[in-house]
Amino acid sequence: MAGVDYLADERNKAEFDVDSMKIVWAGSRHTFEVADRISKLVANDPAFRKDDRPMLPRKELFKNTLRKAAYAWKLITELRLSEEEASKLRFFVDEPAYTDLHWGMFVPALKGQCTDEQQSKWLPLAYKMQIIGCYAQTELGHGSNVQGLETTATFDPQTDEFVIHSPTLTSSKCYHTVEVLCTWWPGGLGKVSTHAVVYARLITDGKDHGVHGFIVQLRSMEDHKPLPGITVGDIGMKFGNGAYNTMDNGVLTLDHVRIPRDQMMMRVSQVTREGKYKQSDVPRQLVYGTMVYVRQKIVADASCALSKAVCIATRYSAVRRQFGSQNGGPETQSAHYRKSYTGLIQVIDYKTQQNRLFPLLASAYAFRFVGEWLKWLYTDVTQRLAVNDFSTLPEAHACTAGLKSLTTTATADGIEECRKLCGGHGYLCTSGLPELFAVYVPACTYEGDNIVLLLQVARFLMKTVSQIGSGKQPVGTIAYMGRVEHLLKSRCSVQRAEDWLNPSQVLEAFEARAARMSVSCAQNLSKFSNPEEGFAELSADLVEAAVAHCQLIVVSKFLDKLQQDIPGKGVKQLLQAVCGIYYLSLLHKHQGEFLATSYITPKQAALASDQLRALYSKVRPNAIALVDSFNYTDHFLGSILGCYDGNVYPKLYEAAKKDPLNDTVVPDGYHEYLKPLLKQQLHSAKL
Ligand SMILES: CCCCC/C=C\C/C=C\C/C=C\C/C=C\C/C=C\CCCCC(=O)SCCNC(=O)CCNC(=O)[C@H](O)C(C)(C)COP(=O)(O)OP(=O)(O)OC[C@H]1O[C@@H](n2cnc3c(N)ncnc32)[C@H](O)[C@@H]1OP(=O)(O)O
Ligand SMILES: Cc1cc2nc3c(=O)[nH]c(=O)nc-3n(C[C@H](O)[C@H](O)[C@H](O)COP(=O)(O)OP(=O)(O)OC[C@H]3O[C@@H](n4cnc5c(N)ncnc54)[C@H](O)[C@@H]3O)c2cc1C
Repeated sequence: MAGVDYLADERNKAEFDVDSMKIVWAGSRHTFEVADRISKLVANDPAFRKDDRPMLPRKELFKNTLRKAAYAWKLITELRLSEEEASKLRFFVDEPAYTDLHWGMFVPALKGQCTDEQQSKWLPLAYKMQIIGCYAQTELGHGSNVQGLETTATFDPQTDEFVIHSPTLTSSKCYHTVEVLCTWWPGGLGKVSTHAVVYARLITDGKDHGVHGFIVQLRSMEDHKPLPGITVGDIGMKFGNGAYNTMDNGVLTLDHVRIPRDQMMMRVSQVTREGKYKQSDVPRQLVYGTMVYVRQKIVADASCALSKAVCIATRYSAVRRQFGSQNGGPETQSAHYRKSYTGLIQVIDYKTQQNRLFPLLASAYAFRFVGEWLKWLYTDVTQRLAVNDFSTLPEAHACTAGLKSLTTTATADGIEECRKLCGGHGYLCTSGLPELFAVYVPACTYEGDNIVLLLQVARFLMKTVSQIGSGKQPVGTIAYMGRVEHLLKSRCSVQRAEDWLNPSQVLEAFEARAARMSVSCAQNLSKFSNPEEGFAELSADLVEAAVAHCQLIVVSKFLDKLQQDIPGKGVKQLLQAVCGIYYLSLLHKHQGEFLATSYITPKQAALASDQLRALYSKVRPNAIALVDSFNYTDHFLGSILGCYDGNVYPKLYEAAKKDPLNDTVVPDGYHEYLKPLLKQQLHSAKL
């Protein structure tokens, strides 16, 4: 029946004020209002329809994305949307497009790595989208190892130009050859970008100065054809239907392409008219600054992707009933459920379902808050860099790299778990979960492979441990290393399950585990005469130490959030329970590490599990309200299983009827392939 809210009973159970929680989730009342308005604008505009995506052939899919991006830009200009509103529009349109790379990487690269003069030339063009750019760093043979890139930019003092060249090129006209060492992967490059920030080894006077960024025009502004010396195209279909195939990830070869000298991005270092290489007094690492920016954005996005999957799985788990009986009769599986419920059991009431789902719900909130904090850290480091204070750059790099790795791994795994939590129906495209997984999972690889990034964190940790006792006091997220002597000796004081609700106790447990794992790695490293050899040999342990450090950051930022004034009936109490689920489920999952480092005893680990179960019971009646607090429209969720009213089954049935295979009762191909087969069997049966 239209208009019935099948989840109304669930919503009535909520013990907190959902409207207040919506504001906590959004970050502020203002942000909530903007997001609410823009999400409705997108949801109510048929131009942004997306349910057909998994069915569309690639060319149609891509053209459709071009149409949506052009239409979005028209709205942005006609409605005079602010940057914040435009960014929300991109978010709620929910379709990867070349615009992500233009705004998310090309523009930030221009801002971070160009001189003021260069910015004043390029930024106005990019802001008006009179040029469209991408970030062309990765090559066919080199992604993680940025220092290993092989494209060259050789200065020609005769003409005051750089000659950009993809080496070991055996053919510049086709991709079939084996030894083409081209640029490979950049989004927006394949079919759209007019310009690219290309990373190449700078060569002046025969000397290699390492990797630098250059602005290269790729296509004619008249007819969009590649300029002379440039071969460019799409790299082909990627994982999943729809999903990331809306993006034109590209391949590029540059055959002695000439660009003017002032198209080297010269904030970090310069080449003079005479061909002299000069380094500014800013650190070379700023060449990597765009990656720091995007990693911070990716952390903020992780909570969105995970919360979407969790919202679908939570609503569906409340709708779906399995076992029990219509009247609570004898088929009911266990006495516990028979006592508690009449009728069929909602799968959300199974403790196993809660044990898989609620830690993901808690992670979505945890990632939201750590993402907010990381944005603050990034803003802070940017302000410092502007006045040549580079002191916090290593920490910003470690935090963005580590949290990007931690949150994207957990989110990709979490989306897949949500699919399984929805049983068979989770496997249908109309559940929204297959496409969400396919579109999200490359986040574990792009912007830095997650293991490679954790190894960067481990280097930072080992450096910090080696400096203990040198008088240099660790600060920020690594400040706990300053108390390492205490953390190595201390023992957990938990005696009752409720003691695990004490924030200072929890913080010390995560600090002690992280510190002990880092110190143990450092001790093992010191046994090697060659530190790099030791680092390679111990890299699996180092990655685990890095994860422990990153989890500590997330836990501590969630606990910090709870120290703030959080208005709204019951909101803070619920967030305390959610936070408890986050850290206790981590403690349970990694209890081997907490036990092996001897900070906790097996008895204390068991008490943590008792407390965790108690928190599941606290959160259960609030589960639907907690996911309603994300304030997602049905359009944004793109899932029949997660629809707001919970009216799942009729919608599944209607959607199945609309599948193109059901356009005819007898399928195409019957006459060619089925009828002869069936006839032949009939014939032989008669024999
Ligand atoms: C429709 C509406 C339209 C309107 C739209 C409006 C708005 C939209 C707005 C925005 C869009 C928002 C978001 C978009 C978000 C996402 C975009 C979408 C998808 C993303 C696509 C992904 C793109 C890419 O993948 S780009 C390629 C990324 N590549 C990598 O990440 C490579 C990984 N490798 C590395 O990072 C490095 O090479 C390394 C492994 C870290 C280096 O290792 P190593 O060789 O050991 O180190 P090196 O010698 O190079 O350096 C040593 C030294 O430097 C320090 N270091 C390293 N990296 C950094 C860094 N990034 N920052 C600071 N310091 C760094 C390192 O620690 C060492 O320091 P020390 O010597 O030890 O002190
Ligand atoms: C969807 C998508 C979009 C992308 N968009 C862009 C873009 O816009 N611009 C751009 O320039 N690039 C882009 N990329 C490329 C991306 O940044 C790289 O793929 C990424 O940095 C990983 O590098 P790689 O492919 O070389 O992986 P590899 O480094 O080859 O990784 C292969 C395996 O080796 C392991 N490994 C590698 N090095 C080490 C090490 N030192 N120690 C231990 N293990 C190691 C990794 O963990 C991984 O398991 C994109 C990639 C994807 C998938």
